[in-house]
Amino acid sequence: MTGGLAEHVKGWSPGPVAMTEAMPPGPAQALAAVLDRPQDAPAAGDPLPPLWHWVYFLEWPAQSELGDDGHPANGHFLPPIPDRTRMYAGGRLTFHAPLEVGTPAERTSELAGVNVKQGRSGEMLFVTVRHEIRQGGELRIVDEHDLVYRSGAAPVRHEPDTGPAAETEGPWRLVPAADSRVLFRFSALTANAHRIHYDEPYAREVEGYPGLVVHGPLLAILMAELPRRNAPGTRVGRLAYRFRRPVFLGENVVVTGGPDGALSVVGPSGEVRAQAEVAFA
Ligand SMILES: CC(C)(COP(=O)(O)OP(=O)(O)OC[C@H]1O[C@@H](n2cnc3c(N)ncnc32)[C@H](O)[C@@H]1OP(=O)(O)O)[C@@H](O)C(=O)NCCC(=O)NCCSC(=O)C[C@](C)(O)C(=O)O
Repeated sequence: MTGGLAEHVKGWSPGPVAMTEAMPPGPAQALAAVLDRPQDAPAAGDPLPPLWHWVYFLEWPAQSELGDDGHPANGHFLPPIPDRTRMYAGGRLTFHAPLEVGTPAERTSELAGVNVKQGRSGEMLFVTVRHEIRQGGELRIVDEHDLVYRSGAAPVRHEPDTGPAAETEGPWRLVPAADSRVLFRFSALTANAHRIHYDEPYAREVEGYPGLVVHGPLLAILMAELPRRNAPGTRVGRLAYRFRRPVFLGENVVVTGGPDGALSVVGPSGEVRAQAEVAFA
């Protein structure tokens, strides 16, 4: 590692942590409602759709533990860098078998990588956290998250694209309604107090965005909705995703893809904002 950020994380090596979760149907049913598919809500005993475990294993730190951005000031896997701002960059999952709703699960989490890189907006710190989720002692999901952190630096100035939703060629197409009500309900459902998703003056004035930012996990879940809705009977074995440019509230994005497993979120001008590769089991 090189540069200033490397100095701040020298010797930073948080140990693994474990968490248990009862996996009640409620959070999955609430996510089905937020996706406007209440008819898809799984019941106890049903398999949980890919990525829906992101509404489980939630942490609710005391209010006094939150930093200015809404994340815990000293969270276990949050790097100790000054004026920390965070974006979700991407991740990879292997689904050995679906989780079952209503059966207790255990998650172990560990730091899997810390790398300083140079991006268009200057120095960035990539932190990868690896989660393994088990039910009945059996490994079901390996889930790696890449988070990117900056220190104080203003991000690239993004301009929202206010055009209509793009035409797309892929056979699968979903035009999500990512309005402020969806952002609010998704933040609540994932216990995510990150202010870029609901506090517009903060998003503009402190983090330099032109508006509220759509959650990365929501974009990934929407991409995973395409095979779930259009290819019933298939099972996702692996899924890798990257968030390339933020999606801002009010932008008309389209989620598109096809049976080859190439999925994306495209903006009004057709540029890729997020993409995913799915391999079916
Ligand atoms: C990620 C950003 C900052 C990179 O920034 P950039 O565009 O300046 O980077 P770049 O110039 O494209 O690439 C620089 C280096 O970074 C690497 N790189 C670049 N991207 C990735 C990636 N995804 N995963 C791994 N590596 C990546 C890339 O390969 C390259 O490495 P190299 O020098 O070794 O070749 C930029 O692409 C961006 O802003 N993307 C959109 C992020 C976004 O909108 N995320 C969702 C909203 S944030 C959120 O939901 C948060 C939440 C839920 O509240 C929460 O706190 O957990």
